[in-house]
Amino acid sequence: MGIKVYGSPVSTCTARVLAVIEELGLEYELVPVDLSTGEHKRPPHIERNPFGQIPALEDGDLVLFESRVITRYLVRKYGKGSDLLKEDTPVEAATVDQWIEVETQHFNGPISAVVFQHLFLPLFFGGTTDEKAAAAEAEKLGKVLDVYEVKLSKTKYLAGDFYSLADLHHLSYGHYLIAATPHGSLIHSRPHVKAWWDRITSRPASKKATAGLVLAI
Ligand SMILES: N[C@@H](CCC(=O)N[C@@H](CSO)C(=O)NCC(=O)O)C(=O)O
Repeated sequence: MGIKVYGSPVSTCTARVLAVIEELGLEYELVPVDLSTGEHKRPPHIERNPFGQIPALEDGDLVLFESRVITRYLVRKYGKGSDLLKEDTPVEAATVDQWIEVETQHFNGPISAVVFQHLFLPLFFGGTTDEKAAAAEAEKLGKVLDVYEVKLSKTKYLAGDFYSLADLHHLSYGHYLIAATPHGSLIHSRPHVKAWWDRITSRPASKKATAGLVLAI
């Protein structure tokens, strides 16, 4: 029994896992979980992820949730020695960990709030975008990307001159920021961030993994 990903191709956190699967060229089955019916909040899915969210991964007897944990597991299990985590060299591994943490702690909050306001709120909750709230989050995201701009003026990727999970974790929300909100200029207006963004999104695995991110209002 091979790898199963429980989620949805339109979901950012599912696409984050699919990007690693595509980078590693793994066989997998995407098992749809229908958020619109609340399937993710009921058994059997709630047993896979007690927080009632997608994605979850099944690999043999292992069941995992949290997309950024799943990505690291897949690299450790199927991508030994790959640059995606650089775990053979503690210093480079620490730099990858540092920028993975930056994405989780500094980037994910504001960008997910902007995407929520402009895409998920109107699309799934019938709400109206609070432009002021979205602009405030966009400003926060801009300050984070100012830090990225300096870093990416020194190295081609966030952890160094190699593509790693630290870069890959940004793909799905960055895609919706550009495709589904008026704030894509946060990425495109910063030259080194834009060059980095073009580099990481031009990878075949990135294209395959984000192809399903088709939500729009
Ligand atoms: N930290 C977790 C977040 C999962 C998540 O928010 N999943 C969303 C879909 S992804 O946009 C989800 O399941 N939303 C429905 C809900 O929260 O009820 C991870 O990285 O896996």
